[in-house]
Amino acid sequence: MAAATDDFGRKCEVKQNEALGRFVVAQCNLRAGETLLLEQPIVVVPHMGDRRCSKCFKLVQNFCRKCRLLVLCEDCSDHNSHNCQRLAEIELSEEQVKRLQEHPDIQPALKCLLLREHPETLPLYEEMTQMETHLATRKGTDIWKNYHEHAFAPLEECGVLKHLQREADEDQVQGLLSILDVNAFEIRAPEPGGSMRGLYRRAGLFAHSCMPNLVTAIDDERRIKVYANRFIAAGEILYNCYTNVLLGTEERRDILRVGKYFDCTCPRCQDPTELGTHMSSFICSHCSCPGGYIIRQPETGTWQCILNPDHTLKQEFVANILERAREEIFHARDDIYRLELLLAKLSRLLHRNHYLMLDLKQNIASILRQILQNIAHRPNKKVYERKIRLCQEILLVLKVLAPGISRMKAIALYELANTQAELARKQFSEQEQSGSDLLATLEQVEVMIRESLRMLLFEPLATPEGQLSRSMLRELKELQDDIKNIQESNDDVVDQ
Ligand SMILES: C[S@@+](CC[C@H](N)C(=O)[O-])C[C@H]1O[C@@H](n2cnc3c(N)ncnc32)[C@H](O)[C@@H]1O
Repeated sequence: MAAATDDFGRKCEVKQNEALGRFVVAQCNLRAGETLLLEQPIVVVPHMGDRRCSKCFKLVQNFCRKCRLLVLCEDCSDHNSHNCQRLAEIELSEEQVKRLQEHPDIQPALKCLLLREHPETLPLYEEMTQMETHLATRKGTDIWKNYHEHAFAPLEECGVLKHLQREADEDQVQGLLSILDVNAFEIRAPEPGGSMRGLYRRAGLFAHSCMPNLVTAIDDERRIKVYANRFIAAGEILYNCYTNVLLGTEERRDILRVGKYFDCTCPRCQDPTELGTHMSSFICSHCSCPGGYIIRQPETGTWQCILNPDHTLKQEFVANILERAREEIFHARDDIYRLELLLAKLSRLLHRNHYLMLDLKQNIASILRQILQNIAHRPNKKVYERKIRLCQEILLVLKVLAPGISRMKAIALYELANTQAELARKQFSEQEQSGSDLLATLEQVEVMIRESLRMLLFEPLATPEGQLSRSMLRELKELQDDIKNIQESNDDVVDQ
């Protein structure tokens, strides 16, 4: 059952209009970091194609001994509370059971159908007002055909739908799956790298903006926390971001159009320079002066140079370059030399902040982190300096795109601070830096770590970021002790 704090009731008001459907506004002024909602999901489902235990969500192959249709691991098999009673009552032949078991894609549909059986659970259909519009948009698309083949058809052919308490036709099964696609949040799975999806009754009401004023975080118990990322005045609309802020406008808008069925009109999407970051801009090969960037005009869709509108690029050329670049990035992953070469090559075509350049920079920075963590590599000064520069470049963009509290920004800042501290210590121990230089750097690092912690401390404790913030608190204490010791020894040198 959905359980939520009543912060939501006191601080938020649900409204409705033509453009957004239902959306949420602030009922009172909200402080940066203020919690608006803590909520458990009403349903958690695996991604299509995954088989996850219905109770503990580990990836497994076993089925419940009772209903034989829901996936259930050995450890959870003694529990009897996973809503399978209805399914167990349906008489199915061995062949039908086998056929259904071969279709891992039916798991999300089954879990949603079972949820509808419970009178005390909110009726999903009535809650999700926009389902009809989304269904009409989906009919006949590849998503519809795919769900028909892999979810609806097997359930229908084996007679499961007819035997449910509330019989379901194709529109209803497709409707439930569309509710999941449009409203669900990605949840980290128990094993590293995996994910599943969860539906939250209230958290799903927030509208989207590519410049959100909210942060959402889901902890190990799958509870969502929603908090303000900046001061929000009473009456402002509350926005979550449904996509990755580090994507270009076309890519974000495509994801929203295809997956969420709307055209985003937020200030960032309206601005072809993406708030001056140029995350989608090309370099104009005709203009020799700095600032000759080719941007996409939102009204016409044409690619024109800012300095000289006669300098243009064809949409086809742009699409080709980007597709080739994406492929090359994919093939170069994990190979730092290839990634650096690619970055140099693309820097002749794309703005340094282009989202693909940022993707490359993030990839390189993460390989450099592994190199620096391994003492056996004995990295030289240049490795530290490269990582510092990359972190600074990524941070510059994040400061514009995510001006308030941001997990991504906090982590980038921490990475930068850590690398600067390590480099300064190394240079000091190799006598390339004086004690006062080391002190000055560590004092700057302390400011950065405090700033990073200021953002990360709002994360729930039972998340990797929450844990990181706790270990950062310890590191900060050690850093402060270090600074004190160096100050004292510097004072001793001055006294002598
Ligand atoms: C997670 S739901 C939000 C709740 C939804 N408005 C409702 O009434 O149930 C996402 C849907 O809300 C609408 N929506 C959210 N943000 C929007 C935006 N910025 N512009 C237009 N529609 C938006 C779209 O229909 C989208 O598919």
